[in-house]
Amino acid sequence: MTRLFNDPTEFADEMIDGFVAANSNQVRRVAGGVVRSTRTPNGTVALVIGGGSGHYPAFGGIVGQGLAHGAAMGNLFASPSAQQVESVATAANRGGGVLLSYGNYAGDVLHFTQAEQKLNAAGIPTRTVVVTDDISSAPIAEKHKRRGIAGDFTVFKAAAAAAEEGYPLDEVVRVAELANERTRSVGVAFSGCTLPGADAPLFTVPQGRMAVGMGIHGEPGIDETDVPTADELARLFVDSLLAELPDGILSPEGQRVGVILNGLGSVKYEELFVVYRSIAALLQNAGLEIVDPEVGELVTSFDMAGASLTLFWLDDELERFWRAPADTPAYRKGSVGSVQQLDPSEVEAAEALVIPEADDASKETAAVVARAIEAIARVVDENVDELGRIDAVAGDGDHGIGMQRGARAASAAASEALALGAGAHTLLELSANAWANKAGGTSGALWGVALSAVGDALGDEGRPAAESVCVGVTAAVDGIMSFGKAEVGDKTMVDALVPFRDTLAREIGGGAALADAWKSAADAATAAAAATADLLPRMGRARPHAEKSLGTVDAGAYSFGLIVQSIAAVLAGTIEGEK
Ligand SMILES: Nc1ncnc2c1ncn2[C@@H]1O[C@H](COP(=O)(O)OP(=O)(O)O)[C@@H](O)[C@H]1O
Ligand SMILES: O=C(COP(=O)(O)O)[C@@H](O)CO
Repeated sequence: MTRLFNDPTEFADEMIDGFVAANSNQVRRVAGGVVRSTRTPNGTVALVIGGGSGHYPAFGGIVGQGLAHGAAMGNLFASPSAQQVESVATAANRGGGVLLSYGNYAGDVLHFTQAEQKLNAAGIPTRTVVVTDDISSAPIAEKHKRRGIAGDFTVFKAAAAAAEEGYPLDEVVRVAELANERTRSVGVAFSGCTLPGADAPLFTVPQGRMAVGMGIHGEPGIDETDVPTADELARLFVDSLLAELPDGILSPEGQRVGVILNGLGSVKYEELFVVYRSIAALLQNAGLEIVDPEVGELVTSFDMAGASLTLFWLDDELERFWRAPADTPAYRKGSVGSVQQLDPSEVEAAEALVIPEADDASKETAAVVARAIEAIARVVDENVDELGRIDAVAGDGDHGIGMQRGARAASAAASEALALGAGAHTLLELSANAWANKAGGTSGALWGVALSAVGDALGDEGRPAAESVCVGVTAAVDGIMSFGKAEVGDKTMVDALVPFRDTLAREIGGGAALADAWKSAADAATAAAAATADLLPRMGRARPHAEKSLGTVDAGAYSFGLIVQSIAAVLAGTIEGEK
């Protein structure tokens, strides 16, 4: 239960403000997250990490000398946006290129990948290593599908120490990939967590039971047992991890391992030490030599009760990096030597908003678009709880709040752009950025792509014909499908998007007026969204919960249906005051 908060929607931002105020000798705030406030030699590779908030000290808490150069910090349990990642990476860059590293979650992958492309296009060489250490989340043959949990820390630590030693980008990437190959974690949970302002936990574990393999956002585990003794839990952890040795290691005998016993939020340090007592003995009995173990909280899940064990199988080089010093708000080790603070005058100023020229016809179109986006924000507000409920059946329950953050931000950006005289293209582009930026998550990235594609088709000059709207919608669907890689039938928003696009194109091709064509297309989307109840998910967070989701519609398809219906009402002029 989170007790102390103001406006729940401001929680993540206010948390970052306080975190920076408390640690200004190590970090400073930039748009999208934090970077070091201490000097890093020019030419050093910058390690930029990130993810949703709610996992402290991941991710901002481990920015500082010897660890990350910057962290993109998203909303609670939602990935940061591509814009946030790009902004943090640009601020962190010291001319040696950037390594982006984060846990393997769909929203993070979409946003960080988009940021990587933009950074490379802007002349900042950027590479990515995604952490996949959770052995319960997929079989070893599909290691690339595994989630990242406390093993984030070993990969970040190794990559950062390599960068600190002056390794070039390719070599830092090699070290991070090797560290990921040699990191394995297993976790358990005893209870769920409750986000600020929520009146019920995001997920639960039955009283007296333990979910084995449950993820850090409540992703389902592989087994459920009675809560064991501390020694029994230690045995389960060690047996699970020793059953899967990394490639090239034939037996634990004589191997050296870094060890993390990680608390997930509300398990006490004292309990962890009792468990660690047995873990240490079991690992030593198996012939392993433990190097610099960590017992404490490195990747948490708000107030979730649970723990995980991570083994980091060392070679000489990885051991050097694992042992290297670090000085960050949440993690200190050894001595990093003398550190110089950055002069505040070196901190770059934010860029002012520049609105390109637009003609009157496009400004009038922009006004209609702004009304449509306002209607989107309204319909999402009205359905926020229902969207969360649907998403919680098989996803992580945050679709309502994510869509609300995105749609509200897009609507505010649209009003501001309109007041500054923006045309339709510029207004949609600014709204798209605001949506993706504030919402984070998978759907935030996809809605950002969609609005931006429609904006490109409308332009900043002239009144667009119905055909241009159709071109924009087609580009939006293509953009979402090529970005998210989902096909019809995967049980995602694509199942509603495709019939929407096809109906719109058919009706407009047949000479229908835009408002009528849009309404027919919206009806097709609503029907298709309802039909997703019969499908099994093959993408996103819902994939591992496939069978649970039968009988429930896909959250993203359902919200798409609501949204296009609300726009149909605007186009038909049926919204109050528009007749
Ligand atoms: N690869 C994808 N392509 C298209 N839509 C997707 C994809 N993955 C997930 N979605 C959509 O996103 C919705 C979930 O959005 P949201 O809850 O905001 O994101 P997250 O799962 O990252 O928290 C799903 O219901 C689905 O419609
Ligand atoms: O939940 C997180 C990101 O995943 P989404 O796919 O955006 O929901 C985050 O907490 C981990 O970075």
